[in-house]
Amino acid sequence: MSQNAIQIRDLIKTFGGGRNLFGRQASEVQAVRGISLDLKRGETLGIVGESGSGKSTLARMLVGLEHPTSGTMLIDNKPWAELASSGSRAFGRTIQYVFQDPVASLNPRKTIGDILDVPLRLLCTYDSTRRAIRKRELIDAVKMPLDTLERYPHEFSGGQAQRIAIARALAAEASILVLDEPVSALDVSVQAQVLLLLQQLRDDLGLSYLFISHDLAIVESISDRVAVMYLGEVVEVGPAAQLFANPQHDYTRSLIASAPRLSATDRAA
Ligand SMILES: Nc1ncnc2c1ncn2[C@@H]1O[C@H](COP(=O)(O)OP(=O)(O)OP(=O)(O)O)[C@@H](O)[C@H]1O
Repeated sequence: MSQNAIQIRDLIKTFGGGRNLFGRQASEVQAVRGISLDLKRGETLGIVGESGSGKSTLARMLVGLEHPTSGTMLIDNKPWAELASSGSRAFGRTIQYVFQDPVASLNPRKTIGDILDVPLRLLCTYDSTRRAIRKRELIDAVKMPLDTLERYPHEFSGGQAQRIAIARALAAEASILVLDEPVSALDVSVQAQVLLLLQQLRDDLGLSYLFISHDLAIVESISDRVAVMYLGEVVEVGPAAQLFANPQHDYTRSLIASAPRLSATDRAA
């Protein structure tokens, strides 16, 4: 079995290029331009890069929400095309996506118990007794009280809602999580608690994370390795501490220079 949770080779995604309503050729956007990247088992790989560099397009392809134009992906040793042809259940049991805005990602009209019930029913096809046990385990794993299951999303703070969204992502026992700006919408004081929870879950459950963020300080603190994306390409990848201390690519240098908390003067302080 490969040591890689994800293996990406020569991945390209082009949007547009077809004919528009008036028969004119629409312009093409190459959102991802030939990426090759590995996420090792048990690793957190940070993905940084400015808005529009292709981070979310990459993430959406990995979880099956977008089709690649060309290239190959192995997710938990399974070819992407095989997962895609088996439908969303195959993706959902292998890789899960955690979104930036936790409250918006939870259905406001359902209790947390009902929200957690969905993946357990549809992805795992567990009976009701097993679902009830699993829901309690999940709520406990994200360190929320058991009565959470009877309550509604609006009753929770952003940090609590993100814990619930993480519990939902873990429901079907996928071992790979794509975390797309998972703490960006949270207060700074809450961010650290959620990051600590993510690290504990990763170590306890042997998860692998692809962690997308604009915040270089957060990425440096949580990642084993970091990949820097620029205009749809990975321009630099390396161990987090090394990459931030000794960036090789001009774009990485300018990204670090524009992030006040990571500038050289702060590091020296
Ligand atoms: N569905 C789409 N149709 C057309 N173009 C798209 C689509 N999705 C993304 N793009 C374009 O692809 C490029 C990469 O976008 P993407 O959202 O992946 O970047 P990003 O790095 O995630 O940015 P952000 O940090 O703002 O989310 C951008 O130029 C964007 O406009």
